[in-house]
Amino acid sequence: MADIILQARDLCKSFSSEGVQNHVLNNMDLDIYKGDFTVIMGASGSGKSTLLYSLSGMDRPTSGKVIYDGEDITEYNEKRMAELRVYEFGFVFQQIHLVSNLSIRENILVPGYMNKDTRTKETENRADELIKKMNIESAADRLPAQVSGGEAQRGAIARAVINSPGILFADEPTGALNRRNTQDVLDLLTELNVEGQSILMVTHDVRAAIRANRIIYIEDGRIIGELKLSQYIEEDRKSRESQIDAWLGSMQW
Ligand SMILES: Nc1ncnc2c1ncn2[C@@H]1O[C@H](COP(=O)(O)OP(=O)(O)OP(=O)(O)O)[C@@H](O)[C@H]1O
Repeated sequence: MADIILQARDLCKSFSSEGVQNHVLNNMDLDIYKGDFTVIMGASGSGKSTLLYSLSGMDRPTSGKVIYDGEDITEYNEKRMAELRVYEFGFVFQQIHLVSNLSIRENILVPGYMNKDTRTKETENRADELIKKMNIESAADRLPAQVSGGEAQRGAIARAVINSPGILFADEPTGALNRRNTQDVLDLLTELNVEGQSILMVTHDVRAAIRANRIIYIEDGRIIGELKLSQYIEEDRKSRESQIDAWLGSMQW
């Protein structure tokens, strides 16, 4: 059994608006395993992004624990939480957040330069390696506005993994991409996972979910189902799609 890398215990998140409480996450217990490609699925509004943000320290839960590396990160102060997000966690979103007046290469380098544990030369070598792996050599010295959406997202993934994060969190990373770019980004995520990168991804797209070896299904902020899969290989694409479609059907998807 793989090691647990992240745990949620009795996790609750509520939002209040005009005196009305919206209980989005309800007493959730969840273990995420090291090296897994875990996907969270569920209907719109079921709490997928809220769960991802609560687990990754992007937002604070209302109550409950989130344990990473043996520590309850919900007890961290803002400074420690910010450090965790830069050095230990990587993030990729549907909307690509790159600094507009920095080149793709510079965007990738910034969190690497912030990391006091790595030397400048080491960071620059790793950035070059990632630029090659992401196949964005010709885009690397251009500004985000001068590259395609797919190139920008691959740059954002390189930036997210420059500090070799314990977990890469991805919220609908292919949601704004066309079919070709979606495949490229998913291939990269799969490659990173095969190399050992733990990934936790929210998606409603079965083509993205087939890359996972574990899918968690949530409804009204509760886990109601889980599907375990073997490591993704291209030859299994069709059969995995059918398997996940059938499973999602059983979840009333
Ligand atoms: N900052 C916020 N303030 C108030 N309510 C919020 C906030 N963020 C999320 N919610 C509410 O929490 C619920 C779950 O939202 P969330 O974005 O987690 O769902 P989701 O499953 O990711 O949905 P989608 O698939 O549509 O992105 C929704 O009812 C949403 O309106």
